[in-house]
Parts: sequence; C-alpha cells; structure tokens
Amino acid sequence: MSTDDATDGEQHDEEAGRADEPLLALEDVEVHYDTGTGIERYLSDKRVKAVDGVNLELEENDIVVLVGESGCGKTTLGKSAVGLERPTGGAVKYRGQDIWEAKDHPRGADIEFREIRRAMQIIHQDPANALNASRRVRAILADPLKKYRTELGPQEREETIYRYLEYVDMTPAEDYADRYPHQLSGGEKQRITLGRALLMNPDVILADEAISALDVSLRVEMMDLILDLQETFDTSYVFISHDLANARYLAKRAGGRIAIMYLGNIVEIGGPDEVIQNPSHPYTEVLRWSTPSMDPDVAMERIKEKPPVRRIDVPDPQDPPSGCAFHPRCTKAREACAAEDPELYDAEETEAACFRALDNHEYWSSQELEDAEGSGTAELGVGD
Ligand SMILES: Nc1ncnc2c1ncn2[C@@H]1O[C@H](COP(=O)(O)OP(=O)(O)OP(=O)(O)O)[C@@H](O)[C@H]1O
Repeated sequence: MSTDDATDGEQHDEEAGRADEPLLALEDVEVHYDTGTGIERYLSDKRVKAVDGVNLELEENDIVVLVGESGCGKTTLGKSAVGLERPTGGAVKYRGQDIWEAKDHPRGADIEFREIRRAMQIIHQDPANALNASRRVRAILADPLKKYRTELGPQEREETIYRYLEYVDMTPAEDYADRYPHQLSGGEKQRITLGRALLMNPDVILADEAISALDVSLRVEMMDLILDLQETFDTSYVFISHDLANARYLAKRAGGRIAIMYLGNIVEIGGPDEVIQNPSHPYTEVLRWSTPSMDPDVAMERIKEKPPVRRIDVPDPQDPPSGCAFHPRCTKAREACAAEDPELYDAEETEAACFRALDNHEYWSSQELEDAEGSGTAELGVGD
C-alpha cells in the first residue's frame, strides 16, 4: 500500500472510533419476505424466511465464507451484513453503530450512514453488469474518488486510478484506463470491480460468488489476488461460495472461518480444516459428500454410496419444518429435533446447531425418527 492509501485507512479507522466494538456484528438478524400480492399479503402469513435469526461477528482483517445450497439465504445474509438489505428483525452494527438507526436517525448516530456505506462494498458475481458499458475504465474508477475523495485534484485522481489499476495487476495502467468494459476479459472486468471497491478504502467487502463466473483456470488466480490485497489493505471479507473447495482455499489461506448455511441459518461455523475434516453438523457432512473429488477412486466409491440424507428435496422456505430445519433430511434426526430449534453450540472443533453437540440433551433419550421415503442419489446443488 502506498503511504497515501495507508494514511486514508488510518483516518477512516480513527473517524469510526469504538475500538472495543467488533467491526461488524449481526445480532439475531432476520430477513423475512412477504410473498403474494395485494390483499393476499394481508390474508396470508406465508413468508420466505430467507434469513432467520443469525448471529455473526466480523473482526478487522477477518474472512468468513458463507457456503450452502442454492436458496439457503447466503446472498440475503451477505447483503444484510453490508447494509444493502434492511433486516426485518434484529440489528446489524458497524463498530457498534446500528446501521439502520444511522440512516433513520442521523442526528443521534455516532457514525454517519454515508461513512458506513463507504466502509462496506460489494463485488458481484457478474462484473459485466456491474460496470457501465458506455464508460471507459478511467471514468468508472473516477466516480468513487469524486464522491469520497473530494480533496483530490484531477492530476492526483489520475495517479490514484493508475495506482489502483496496478494493485489489481492491470498494467500498463494507462492502457487499461482507456478501455471500455467490452474490451476487457471476464477476469479483467472482475479486477476492475475489485479495484473500484478498494478505491473506497472499505473495511468490509462482500464478494458474492465473485469468482464463479470466471474460467476454472482463472479462479485460483483471482482468489490469490483478493487475498494478497486483503493483506495489503487490511480489509475484511464476507465471501459467498457454493463451492466447498473454494471456500476452504479462501478461508485457509486467510486464517478465516467457513459458515455453513441451511434454510436461513448458520448451522456450523469454524476454521476450514475443522469444518471440512471434522464437521459436527450432519448437513456439513452432506455438503462434504456432495463436493466432487479429484481422486477417481473416491469419486467411484461415492457413485456407489447412498447420499447421507433421508430426503433429497429441500423443504419449502415458506413452510420450513418445525424444530431443526434440517431434521426431515437428517439421518441422525430424533423426535427432539422436530420439537426444538437448536442454537449454535460449542461442538468438538466447531460451533454447530445440533443437539448432538450437547452431552446432556433429551435428544439422546428421544426416539429415532422413522426413515423417510425418497433416499437415492441426491442432486444437492453444491460443487461444480
Ligand atoms: N426479494 C425477494 N422476495 C421474496 N423472496 C426472496 C427475495 N430475495 C430472495 N428471496 C428468497 O429468499 C431465499 C434466499 O435467497 P438467497 O438469494 O439469499 O439465497 P442464496 O443462498 O444466495 O441462493 P443462490 O446460491 O441461488 O444465489 C430464497 O428462497 C429466495 O427465493
């Protein structure tokens, strides 16, 4: 990081104050969507519980990778975490400041909403949609500087743009600055969106499937670039990935955590080796089982095996099961699982929302659930 860029970071941290508070805290966050239209909304209490009571903290220079099947609420949770989606319940706090309180009651806020917006950025899956096709890279990158770095004159702005293009390995920077998005490859476009996010000197970046659209051969390169720059800029990341192998790579290199989501909740969280090698939640085992193996012998064995689920189908998010939402699919479910919703408990090496993590729980004395029909080869929607 250049001295200028480093100084900016320090200034923002000082402005934000509150050293004793976590950088980001999600407290019992819920995002429930009303479904139906018109009068139906009032007559029906059906709602999609996209996120349903999530607690999560993010420290400075931290990484959490959210993993789970399609529709489990990863994007909704990620957007809530960076202030792009207003929760219908609970709170999201940036350095102790409730984000939505700062928006609704600016006078009482310790940190302005505008400052919070700057501090939280997003990189989308599809960089082509995120970049204005009719503007050159130079103009695209000048926008955030004009908005948030008003002290910079045209010359300094140009130098800053070149410097950030170099950070994201786009050299010669002058050449790339003159291009339009259609003159860039997919990987180059994603580098521009990363550079643009970093220009805001953010504390947190939400990277929503930011590498999924890239060629497999470019994914590791992009992950490495993001992780190198994470060290340079001390940025925290919430990554969203449907791919457990990528999640492991990201979390392991950065010393971060993997959070496994299922139907609106985090069901297991911990270090990458712990979550993947010694999971305590039966759903994490399912994800691990469904991740394709590079080892042909393991792959052949998997084909012969039955998936470790009792049912293949994911329940309707408008009508989630009682108790533990995973219990109808869980091979270890007992009656206690249908009656009560587990919290995250300290498990062997992770935190897991499963009664089996507790030595003294009525789970152990309750009846096993009868086997459900429908076991077979599951299409679980994770992995490539
Ligand atoms: N604006 C909305 N209105 C109603 N339902 C929504 C809305 N946005 C998301 N949902 C629903 O909320 C649930 C969670 O969606 P979300 O996009 O967060 O999941 P996801 O895990 O990111 O999925 P994917 O991996 O497919 O992107 C899904 O059932 C989805 O259909």
